Amino acid sequence: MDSVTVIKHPLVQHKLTIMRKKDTSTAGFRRLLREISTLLCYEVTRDLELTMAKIETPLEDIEAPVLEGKKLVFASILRAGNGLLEGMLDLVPSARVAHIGVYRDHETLEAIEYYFKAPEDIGNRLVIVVDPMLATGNSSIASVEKLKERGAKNLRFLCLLAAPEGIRNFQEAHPDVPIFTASIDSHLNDKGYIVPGLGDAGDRMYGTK
Ligand SMILES: O=P(O)(O)OC[C@H]1O[C@H](OP(=O)(O)OP(=O)(O)O)[C@H](O)[C@@H]1O
Ligand SMILES: O=c1cc[nH]c(=O)[nH]1
Ligand SMILES: [Mg+2]
Repeated sequence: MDSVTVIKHPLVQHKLTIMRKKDTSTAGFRRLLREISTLLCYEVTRDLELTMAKIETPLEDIEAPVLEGKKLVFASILRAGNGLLEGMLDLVPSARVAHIGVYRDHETLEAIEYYFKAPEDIGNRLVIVVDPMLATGNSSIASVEKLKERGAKNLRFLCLLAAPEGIRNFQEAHPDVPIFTASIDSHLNDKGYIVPGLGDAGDRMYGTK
């Protein structure tokens, strides 16, 4: 699993453990997801290029490094992706945003697409696709396909939990897209849920069933 980075920072792992607990409230889950997403964002953007800009400090003029935030697109796979998106935008407020509406059919586990909106020139930008869960991979594979159809060439996928099956499927479909995750869990159960996992991320974020 060459192009998979597991983010082992102790703060990430601690917060993830609390999110996994079945007794963690909806409000607590949402807050932790937002907090953890800032830490994950830090890792997934670690090697971004900086350019030099002229600035005036109170003492002198200098050339100092700046990030070109407008060159970034965060692509959220609805609904649960929005939980990661919020914290990432806290850190990179000038990033552009794409929304991809996809849900899993509970019987077939196929990805059903219902919405797509992305900035026009995504071909010139780094696109970081976010969704807390990589289970079978069907949702993220379909989302990345759609982004590539619209011209995206430089992509990364960021999730909180991944199943080994999903990683294999995703890598087979998109070997050019590196995966970042906080954990590779044990396996998928017969309903396609990640084990031990944390349940249904969207439902836990929004208090639905
Ligand atoms: O890898 P997969 O097997 O496709 O499963 C992962 C998908 O399942 C969840 O979304 P869900 O379908 O529950 O939609 P929601 O975010 O609207 O709740 C999750 O947020 C992923 O998008
Ligand atoms: O375990 C899983 C699998 C897919 N989607 C989720 O939200 N959780
Ligand atoms: Mg869901």
